[in-house]
Formats: sequence, C-alpha cells, structure tokens
Amino acid sequence: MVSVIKQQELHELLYQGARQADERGQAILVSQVRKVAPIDPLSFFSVGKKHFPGERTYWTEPTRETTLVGIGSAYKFSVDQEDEHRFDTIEKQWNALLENSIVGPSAISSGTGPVIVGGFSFDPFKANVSHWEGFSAASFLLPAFLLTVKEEGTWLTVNHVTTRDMDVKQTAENMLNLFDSLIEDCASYNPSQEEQTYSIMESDTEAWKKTVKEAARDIRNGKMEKIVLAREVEVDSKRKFNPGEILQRLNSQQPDSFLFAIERENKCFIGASPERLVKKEEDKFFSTCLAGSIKRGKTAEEDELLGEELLNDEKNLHEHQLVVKMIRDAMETGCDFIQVPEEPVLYKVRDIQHLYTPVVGKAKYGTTLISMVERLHPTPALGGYPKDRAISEIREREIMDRGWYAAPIGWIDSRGDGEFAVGIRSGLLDGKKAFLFAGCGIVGDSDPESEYQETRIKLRPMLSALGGKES
Ligand SMILES: C=C(O[C@H]1C=CC=C(C(=O)O)[C@@H]1O)C(=O)O
Ligand SMILES: [Mg+2]
Repeated sequence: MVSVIKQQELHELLYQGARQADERGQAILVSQVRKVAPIDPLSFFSVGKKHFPGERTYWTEPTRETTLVGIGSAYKFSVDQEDEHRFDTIEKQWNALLENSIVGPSAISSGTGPVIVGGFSFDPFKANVSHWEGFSAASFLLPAFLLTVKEEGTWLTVNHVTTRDMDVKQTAENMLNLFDSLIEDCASYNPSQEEQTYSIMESDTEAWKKTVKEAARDIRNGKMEKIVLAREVEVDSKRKFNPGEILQRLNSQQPDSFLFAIERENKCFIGASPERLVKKEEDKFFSTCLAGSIKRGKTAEEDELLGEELLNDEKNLHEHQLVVKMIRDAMETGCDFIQVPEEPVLYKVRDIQHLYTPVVGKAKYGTTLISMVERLHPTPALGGYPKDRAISEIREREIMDRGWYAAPIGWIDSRGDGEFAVGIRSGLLDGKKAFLFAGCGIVGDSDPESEYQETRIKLRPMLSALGGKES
C-alpha cells in the first residue's frame, strides 16, 4: 500500500518534470524527499553495492549529527585535470542544474533533497598516475538515492533528471522498486568481517627522509616557511578490499573523525580524517586549524604528559601557528568578522593527538561554500606556507601522486550549506591493493626520523581498518 502512495507522488513530480523539460527545452531535476523510519547508514552503503557498484558515497562528521549515504547517480559533475577554474566550474554546473529543478516537498532540512557529494584532487597540475584514474580535478555525484541521517530524523531523497520524452510511468516504477528493495535489503543485512592478510610495501623511506632533510634546510635558508611532505605505502592483500567492511571498522575505531568513502568504478577513496576544511551553515563558516602532532600515551598519565609536551613544543607550535595565520587571512576575505582563540588546545583521536584551533566566521553576503574551499585549499596543514610556493615545491619534490589525498572531500546542498573535510588518514582501494597516505608539516627544525615516525602513526588508522594482519 505504501508503494502506491509513493508511486503517485513520485509519478506526479516526474510528470511535472517531463512537462517542464518540454517547455524549457532542457532536462529538469526532480528530487523527492521523504521522512522514513530509521535506517542504519553503514548497512545502506553496503546493500547499495548490489544495484549500484562503483557509485556509492559515504560521508559523516565527528559528532555523527549528519550522515549522508549516496547510492547510484542521477547526475555527474566533473572537471578534468589541469583546469585552474575547477571550483568555479563545479559551482556553475551545480547552480545551473538547481535552476532547473523541482523539489517536493522543498527544502525540509539541510542535507536532504538535491545534494552533491564528492571532492577535488590535491593538485590539478600534477601528472596523474594510473591508480587515481577516475578521480579527476573535481568530481561530484548527485546520488539517485540519498540517505540523510540526522539527530532529528532520517530522510530518503530520490533524484532523477527528467527529459521531455521519458517514460514517466516506467521510471517511477523502476525507482520505487529499487527504493523498496534497498529498504528490504537493509532490514535483513548482516555485516560480515572476514579475515584479511596482507603485506605492506614501503617505498624508499631513506629517500623520503632525505627529501625532508633538504626541505628543512631550504626552509632555514628562507626559501619558504613550511611544506607538508607525504609518502605512500602499498598494501597487497589475498582478497579484495571491501569498502563497506572498512567503513564499519573506521566507524567503531575512529569515533572522533570524519568518515568518507567515495567510489569511482572499482576504486574507492576512503578514510577517517580528524580535520575539517570548512563547513557552511546558513551565514556561518567554521574552519579548523589542525597541525602539530604527538603520539597517544599508553596510560592516562603518560597521555597527559605527552599532551602537555605538545602544547609547549616550539617546533609544533610554529607548525601550527602558520596554519592559524593562513586560515585567519583566508576566512577574513570571505567573512564580515571572525573569531579565533589565542591558543590551541589538544584534539585527541585514537592513534594521535594534535594541536587544534577552531575558527568561526560570519559570511559576507554572497560568499559561497565552494569559494571558501578554494580560498582555503590547501591550508598549511596539507600544503605549506606560502601556499603557491608550497604547491609547486610539492609538485616537484614528491615522487608520488597525491590524487585526492589531503584534498577537500564533502557535500553541498541546494541552499548552499555543506561541509568539506580534508582527505587525510586515507587510502585508495583498488581490488586487492590499497594505497595509503600520510604526510607531515616540515619546518626549519624538523628532524627526518621523527617526521618519518609521525607518518607511521598517521598510517595506523587505515592499516587497522583494513582488518586482519600483516603476513
Ligand atoms: C598531512 C597529514 O596531517 C596533517 C594534519 C594534522 C597534523 C599534521 C602534522 O602535525 O604534521 C599534518 O599537518 C596527514 O595525516 O597525512
Ligand atoms: Mg607534524
């Protein structure tokens, strides 16, 4: 019975869409939002594989107040490498689609209705290596089915781009069948955690330490103030990595981090990042300075002592202050006023603790989320200082291709609200292979060996989420 009611509604919206498409001579986005009984987002992601393999997205933030799961794609937005206007291009494409859309019922809650989920590459001018194929300079999906789980409730949005000659009845029927099957599969879904054995291949660690040493020397000589240098490790496993299982583990092991998973065909970029780039909620922007690190202690006392050490460590404070300086300047360009605490506090996640300074600003009229992402990316926690210098030095000094590592990953809704995290503590899954990434902020008195140890700690969240053990 429920299906009949749904079918009439969706059918009517699609019919309106097709009629408008005919009148305007262009495709019209139809988006239907409905409140549903609670659905487990991790199960929804996993069952989505049956109908839409390679087109799933998962996104949630540390408080877990908003979780988005996208299944399938109603529309794709992408920008090729080497496009220097990639932020603007995505924004224009998104606004053009929204101008031709019908949402029923309209704008219930942020993160519902038409929402695009995706991300950007770190550097559109870095030559792409093959394992990042599909992850272009910018790539977003408007999911065919979007699950939005918030404190106030759970919503399912169905999106479809209608054309004038579409078969409305058949489309509505197909979508409702899929809708019902996703919900049924979720109700009977049992998460499995199969054993995994893998081997880890670290590429030339001595060469990486040498690059760190040279960068620190160049910083002392005044060439720049800070550069973030990253490395990649390859993990080879006996069986294919399963993004759904890895998300389950990340969710339980990293409760204070953003979680994301973005599929492109048979690959998935996945991670548990502690760092927000920027969030927009009505007229407020929230950004985060997170840089400067120390390990967690084995006991509460040791942990506290290590935290104190970090809060008073000159090198780490300098590494952090450069991030605060840049984010403050960038936020000021798009805000009427901003608030920045004087001193950092600690932000602790399972494997590591960081220096943390939150920044809040009131948006100037017309400053959009994407324009703020563009101003901020990459902050000196991911790139360096000054920004442009750091990007070109990274392009030259790093052998690996960062792809989407350390880049903005997030979502935007039809009101312009949304949030982007930076894609760190992350990896690219490609069948039986996983490429994991970790980087460190290098300043004048960085010691190559301690920076290397810091990357080892930063690789832990992904390594333990892959499950199983090293063979
Ligand atoms: C670049 C990474 O971390 C950044 C975020 C927090 C602390 C950092 C640091 O202390 O070096 C890095 O700037 C990474 O995890 O790959
Ligand atoms: Mg550091």
